[in-house]
Amino acid sequence: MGARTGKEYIDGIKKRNTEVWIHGEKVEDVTTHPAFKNVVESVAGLYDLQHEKPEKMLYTSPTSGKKVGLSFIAPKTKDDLFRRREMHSEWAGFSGGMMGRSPDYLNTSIMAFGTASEFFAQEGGSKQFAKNARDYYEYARENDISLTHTLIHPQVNRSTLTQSDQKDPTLSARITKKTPDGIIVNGCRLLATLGGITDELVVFPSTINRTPGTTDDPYAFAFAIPNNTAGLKFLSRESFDYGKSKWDHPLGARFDESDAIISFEDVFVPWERVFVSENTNICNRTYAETNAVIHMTHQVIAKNTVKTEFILGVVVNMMEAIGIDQFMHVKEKASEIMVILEVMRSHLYRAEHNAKIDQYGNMTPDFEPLNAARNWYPKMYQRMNEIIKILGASGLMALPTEADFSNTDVGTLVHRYTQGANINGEEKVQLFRLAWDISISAFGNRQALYEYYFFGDPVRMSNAYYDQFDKQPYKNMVNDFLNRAKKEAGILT
Ligand SMILES: Cc1cc2nc3c(=O)[nH]c(=O)nc-3n(C[C@H](O)[C@H](O)[C@H](O)COP(=O)(O)OP(=O)(O)OC[C@H]3O[C@@H](n4cnc5c(N)ncnc54)[C@H](O)[C@@H]3O)c2cc1C
Repeated sequence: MGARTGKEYIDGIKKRNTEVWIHGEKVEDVTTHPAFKNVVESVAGLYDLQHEKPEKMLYTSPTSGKKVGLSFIAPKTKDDLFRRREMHSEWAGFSGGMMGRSPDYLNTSIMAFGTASEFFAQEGGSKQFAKNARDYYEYARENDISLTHTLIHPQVNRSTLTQSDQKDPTLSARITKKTPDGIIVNGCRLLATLGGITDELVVFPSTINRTPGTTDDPYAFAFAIPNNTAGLKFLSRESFDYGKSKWDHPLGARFDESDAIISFEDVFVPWERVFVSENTNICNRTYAETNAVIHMTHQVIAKNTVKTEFILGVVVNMMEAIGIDQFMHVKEKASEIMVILEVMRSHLYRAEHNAKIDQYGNMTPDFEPLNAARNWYPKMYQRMNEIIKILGASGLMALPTEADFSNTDVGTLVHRYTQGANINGEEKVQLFRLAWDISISAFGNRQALYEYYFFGDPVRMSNAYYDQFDKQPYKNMVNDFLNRAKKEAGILT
């Protein structure tokens, strides 16, 4: 098949007829349901973009010779990495970075698993699992399969990481039976963004390490299944697309990706779709040792660089719109965003230019700058939202709707009363509605939470970052300095 168009993506998910629940009802067709149809159209727009800019978005499949999505590329050169980043940036630009789980994110991980497939053969794994990872990469790439994923266990009692110690040990998704043909899975996993509007679900190992060889092994697995697999339900949160006009809700009415709890009821996963089975040891190491985390972070930092560009554009337009662009504290705040942008670009640049071929033959970005950026950006995102609110002030609430502007009684009034320094009322409200949808609306607040928890709990991430950071050279540097001073003072013998 090769790279799909938007229509092919929509036809694909329509045909799957995944079991999705929202607002207490079973969804008949996600492609027409009010909670999903706009975001489905947006995802379709991404797929169309592949064909509008094929030189930027596609490459030639090494096996079929067909044109396939560039986010699937197994990079062999730095140029491949630059091209992949440009592809990520192009997709991110489509939504101003507001579609956090555009399919390119998971495509990079499927590539990493597939090209590092021997990883899945070791220590309790099998040659079959390694083949499955390779085959799945090929299948996803050649058919441009859209994916959602689920990593974490239900948030019942976090005082223990052990699922078998929970008050209801049958709650978290776990392998309940193995048959000659596959595994049976029962229970629950969180939290699938884009859940219900993709072709397939990838159930990855949780990123939180557990002790191998414990009673938690049944909870430790990785597999991929079609969304319409029998027994699989997507339980979606309330939609933040309120069916309002796209003018009134410029982001929420286009890009609300939805988040779903996943329910497994006797879900059968054939062995050819299993990558890890009852193996905590492999699960703990999968992301790091296949280098999937590096390729995924490359996409995320490229996407978040674009998101920062978009927010900067909103902020400087707002400043000019209400004539505050000459004030010192205002410029100081906008320059904070400029600095965030330049720092993000520098992290990307260093990661790509210091890239090296890894043990699997992939040109792999330098993880140090990407790791620093993924630990830093979740906090910076909150600050950028705060800046929008500080600078926007009442303009973020004095927001008549599209209907008010076209109303014959009050239209001229709202037009006059909402005008800005350099733009008319309608233009100013349109701009400030965008700022509101980034920073204040339910959509905007979900974005903030999303960025904060993107790679997991930032507190535990920062602790892991601290622990793995090579601190010795800096301790040595200071000790050398102190020793020199001691010597000069005649204290050192
Ligand atoms: C909008 C959104 C979209 C998401 N999309 C996806 C997705 O597509 N796929 C997916 O798999 N996941 C997704 N997630 C889940 C995301 O990975 C988790 O939110 C993240 O890993 C944090 O886990 P948690 O939510 O269970 O928080 P918890 O682990 O429950 O943490 C809650 C609080 O308790 C503290 N805490 C808990 N346990 C400990 C501990 N042992 N030590 C110290 N502090 C602790 C944390 O610091 C935090 O402040 C999404 C989350 C959000 C908010």
